[in-house]
Amino acid sequence: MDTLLQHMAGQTVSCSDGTSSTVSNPAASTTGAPVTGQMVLLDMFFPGFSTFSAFVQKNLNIDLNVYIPLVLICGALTFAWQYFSDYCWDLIDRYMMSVVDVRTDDEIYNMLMGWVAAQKFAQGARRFVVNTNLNSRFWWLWRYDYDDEDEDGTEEDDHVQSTKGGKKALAYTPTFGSHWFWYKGRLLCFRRQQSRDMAGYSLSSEREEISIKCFGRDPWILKELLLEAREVYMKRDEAKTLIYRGTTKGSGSEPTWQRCMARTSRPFSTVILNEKVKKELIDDVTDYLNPATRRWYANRGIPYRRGYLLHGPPGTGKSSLSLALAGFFKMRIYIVSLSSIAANEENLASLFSELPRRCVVLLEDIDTAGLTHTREDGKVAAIDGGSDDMVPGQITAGDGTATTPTPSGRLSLSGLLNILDGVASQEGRVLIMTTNHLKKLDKALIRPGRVDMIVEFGRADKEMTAAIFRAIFAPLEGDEVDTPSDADSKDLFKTPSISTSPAGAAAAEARRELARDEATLKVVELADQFADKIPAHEFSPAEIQGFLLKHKRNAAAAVEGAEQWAVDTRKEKMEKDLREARERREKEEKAEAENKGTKKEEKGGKDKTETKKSKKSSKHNKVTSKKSSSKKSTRKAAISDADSSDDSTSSSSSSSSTKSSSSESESESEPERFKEKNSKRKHSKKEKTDITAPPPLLVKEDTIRVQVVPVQQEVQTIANYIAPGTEKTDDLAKAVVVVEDILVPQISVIEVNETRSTGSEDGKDSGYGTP
Ligand SMILES: Nc1ncnc2c1ncn2[C@@H]1O[C@H](COP(=O)(O)OP(=O)(O)OP(=O)(O)O)[C@@H](O)[C@H]1O
Repeated sequence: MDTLLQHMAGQTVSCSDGTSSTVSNPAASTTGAPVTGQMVLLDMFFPGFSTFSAFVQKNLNIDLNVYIPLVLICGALTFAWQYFSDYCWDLIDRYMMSVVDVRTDDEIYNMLMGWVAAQKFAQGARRFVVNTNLNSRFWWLWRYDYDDEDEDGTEEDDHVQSTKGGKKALAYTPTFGSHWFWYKGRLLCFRRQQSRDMAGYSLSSEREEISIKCFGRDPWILKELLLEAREVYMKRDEAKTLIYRGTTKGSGSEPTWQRCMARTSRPFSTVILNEKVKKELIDDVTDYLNPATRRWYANRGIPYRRGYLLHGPPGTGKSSLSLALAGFFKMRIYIVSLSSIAANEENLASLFSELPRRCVVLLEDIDTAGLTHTREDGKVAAIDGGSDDMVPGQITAGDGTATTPTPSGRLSLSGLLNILDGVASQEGRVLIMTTNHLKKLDKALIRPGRVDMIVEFGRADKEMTAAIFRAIFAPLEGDEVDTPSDADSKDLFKTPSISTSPAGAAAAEARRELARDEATLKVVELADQFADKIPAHEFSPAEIQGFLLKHKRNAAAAVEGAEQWAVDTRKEKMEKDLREARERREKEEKAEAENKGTKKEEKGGKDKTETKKSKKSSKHNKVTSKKSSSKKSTRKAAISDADSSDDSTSSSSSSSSTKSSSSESESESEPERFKEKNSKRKHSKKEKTDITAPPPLLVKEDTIRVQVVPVQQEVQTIANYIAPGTEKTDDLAKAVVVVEDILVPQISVIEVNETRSTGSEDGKDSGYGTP
């Protein structure tokens, strides 16, 4: 090759166009130095080498060609060394080192990375990865917001460069590659690399492989390190309640428990509930969690489970108590809302099988659609051929007798019961179920063994209201207390209240203590005044707390605004209820109209001659009066005809009455209809069985008109419409209405100051109220 190139250089080549040219080396022409074939080859691999070599030779008089073999030998040696060392490392790795691979889709990843970020080698790394969240990229291990603690930077996470003011903290971990560090006198290697296996289906941030190596065939040091990492991780959460939520991400993915938060444990004392009930609950759980109790259960073959049912209106503290309980016993809490779409039998079973042995499981909203029907209802439905009426999620018989198949993908009662105490269900957990409607629950769901204790939560009474007030305004440790004594003391000592001398500090502490006591006394006094202004059993603790939080820095202002707030809130709630009732009624009327349309079509040509609407209407009214033989059904018809929301389970008489009213409503406006009916009722006393007038007024007509509207509303809601304080007039009647049976509404006044039912002028009970 060398000779060939030398031979070619300087030769004349004939071209096709008749001209001739001489082959010469360009480098030679520029520098004038002879160019060897070796050079040409080297030029191919290292462009510009010949020029460089010629330059060196010209200026330094060194012929680089002499060193070329040397360079080649060095290259070969390096290559060989690399190969050899890789081979040796491979051997050492395989036979003389211990390695632990850390799964990135497991919680240990979060633990280890938290530990690594705190190590010197990570903080001093020249190439590193910066994170605001050290946790695994896998969604079920992802913890939003880095929990609720780190923002003030008071935690022990020195490695996390947190900044005050709600900014995200930064954490640094070594980048991809091997990083050597010393741990307990042993040299270890932290290795982080990108995984090629998962390239097709995961995000690049998810494609990680983490391992730690140590020399020696005994991996004890690695295990020790992992245990330490876990301990540090757990310690951070020691004073916290870890909250997990059952979740499925996207369709088709496996349900799993996702850690969603670690909240500072709520002290039990902050949940305002009857002290006796609270104590009973704590004693019961304490006894249950005692290892001796576990053995006791096992020896007797009784399933080791305990269930609690918390019921009451929204915002009365059910979830708060569950969280406080979990925090008190240092257990994790696993929450599933049965009203969520994903809460089907399969998902729930899968979630329950993943539960740890000792934990609190909170099943929220067990009064959810599919579980409100009783097992007996299910049977009746089957016998009546009522399967058509079953709604998605309707129960199947819990005793194993199939009624109608539960639509797939929805939770059935029997399914839930199986999950709660079937063979596969976990033992050792504390089950808490919450509901807003105890009466709707199937007895099978709350029988002893499934529910061992039922705790009722109610709207705030006077004592509770005062307690909420105290809880919010009473100064606690760490709170700043401004009192005149503070100012006095400053004058006295002529120094700021924070003194550096021990005597000064003690005096400042004593002053603070005194100020706190004074403030506490004042708060107790204000709490009583506040409680006097809030009507008992009308507002939930959450509502009261919401109002107080608006004045959290000014207790006196809260007391001052209490009355007005109560009036406004009541009005708001009333309007909301009325709006909802109206919407519901409209919806039902629409559905009924559609239904009617379908029926008409079915009747075909029969009704073609009867086209006039008025005739149809009178016919319906006749039917109504015939069917309305009982007083109760007449009342119901009247109420549902007025402004009430229709009861879907109403009898045929009621529905025909509703039909009549709906046909009327097509042509008349609501107030006109009410007026007309009112006058009808007044002038024809005998038409008692055909009352289609609006509900009666329970108070003097000239003071306030009270319409008892929604039959389906909760008792308390109805009572709110006419509760004392609705309007500040002296002659306002006080009344509480009790709806005893929502199918056949029977309203009776149980507390009346001055009441006159305008529905019955002859002094007899109109059927709506008892004066
Ligand atoms: N009995 C109570 N003691 C202390 N705080 C309460 C109480 N009831 C409600 N609260 C406060 O009201 C808010 C809502 O309470 P919580 O979520 O526990 O109510 P809930 O009964 O579970 O409501 P829902 O039925 O809607 O789930 C919380 O901030 C809580 O602090």
